[in-house]
Amino acid sequence: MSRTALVFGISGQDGSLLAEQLVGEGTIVHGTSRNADANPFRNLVSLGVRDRVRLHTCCPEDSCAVRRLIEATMPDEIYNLSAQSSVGQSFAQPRETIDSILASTVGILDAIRETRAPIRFCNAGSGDCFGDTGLAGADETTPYRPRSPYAVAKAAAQWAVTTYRENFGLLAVNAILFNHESPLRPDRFVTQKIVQGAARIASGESPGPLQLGNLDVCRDWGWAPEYVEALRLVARADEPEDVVVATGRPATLREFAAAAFDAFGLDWQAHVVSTAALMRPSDAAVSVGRPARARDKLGWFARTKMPELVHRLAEAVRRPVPTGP
Ligand SMILES: C[C@H]1O[C@H](OP(=O)(O)OP(=O)(O)OC[C@H]2O[C@@H](n3cnc4c(=O)[nH]c(N)nc43)[C@H](O)[C@@H]2O)[C@@H](O)[C@@H](O)C1=O
Repeated sequence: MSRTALVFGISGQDGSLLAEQLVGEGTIVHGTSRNADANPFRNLVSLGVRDRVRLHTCCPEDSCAVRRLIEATMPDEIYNLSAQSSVGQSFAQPRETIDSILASTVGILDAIRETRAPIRFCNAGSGDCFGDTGLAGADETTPYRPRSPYAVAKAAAQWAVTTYRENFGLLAVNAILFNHESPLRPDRFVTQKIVQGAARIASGESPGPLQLGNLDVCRDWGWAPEYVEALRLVARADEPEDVVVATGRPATLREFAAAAFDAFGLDWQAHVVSTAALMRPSDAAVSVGRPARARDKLGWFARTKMPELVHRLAEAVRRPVPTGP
């Protein structure tokens, strides 16, 4: 019999890539959005799976509505990719960010608890919960030290998942995802802002310069389709436990910008300026993961690292290419 999955937040980068992979393996996919009738589901359309998933309107913080949807769809596994995902935006909307991320996660957890069904639940956590990891990196034993409203929300939501697992026996886990990129990212995230900015300057469409914030930050950037593979593995693992998903390789924003502009034949130093207006009130200097558990327990590791990641993003801007793993 086919497996059935229910994906909360199916319209974003990760939800759409996950839908593509689930459909590809023969899973029946149900997905939600807060207003499915008004949502164009552009990512699902661009991946060619819009007509192969069943879409529902559902606000995940409404656990009664979630419970009704679970009873109607009878999923084997549920993924939570809903709510606001921009750290930068969380400084402008702290309360909305904290409320929506925590309430949606708890809404789903509580609905699963009430149904008492042995449904696997994988929550998309964030490496941002660790704050500044230093170059040694963070793993599943590292304490959470959130430094943004987004990170506070993610840390709280991740603790909620752990609490429901430990106290109510739910098969609930966190995949603690570090930065993961693809052409489906909007340009409010820095990788797409840089790659698209470099392309526009190279084509003459923009005179430049490209304005960025802090160029000294160090991040652990991976290829999103591979992280979505990890979500499926984390959800289905024999032992339900939280798993850090990362490349384990730090790179500075300066290095990313240099590689991206180089991909368009440009010297980044001639086209990028750093402006205080784009710096965040607080920003982890280094955010890098230690993904040993993912490798040892799940056999997962990030195959695409810098500069291959930059190359793929630049190619996709030049001519759209499939985003598969
Ligand atoms: C793990 C975590 O990963 C992502 O969050 P993020 O790391 O904040 O991603 P970002 O691409 O917005 O920023 C990366 C870094 O780049 C710096 N930066 C400089 N100049 C600009 C700039 O102009 N724009 C932006 N957006 N960032 C800039 C910025 O200050 C930050 O240090 C999300 O997936 C999130 O959902 C998540 O969970």
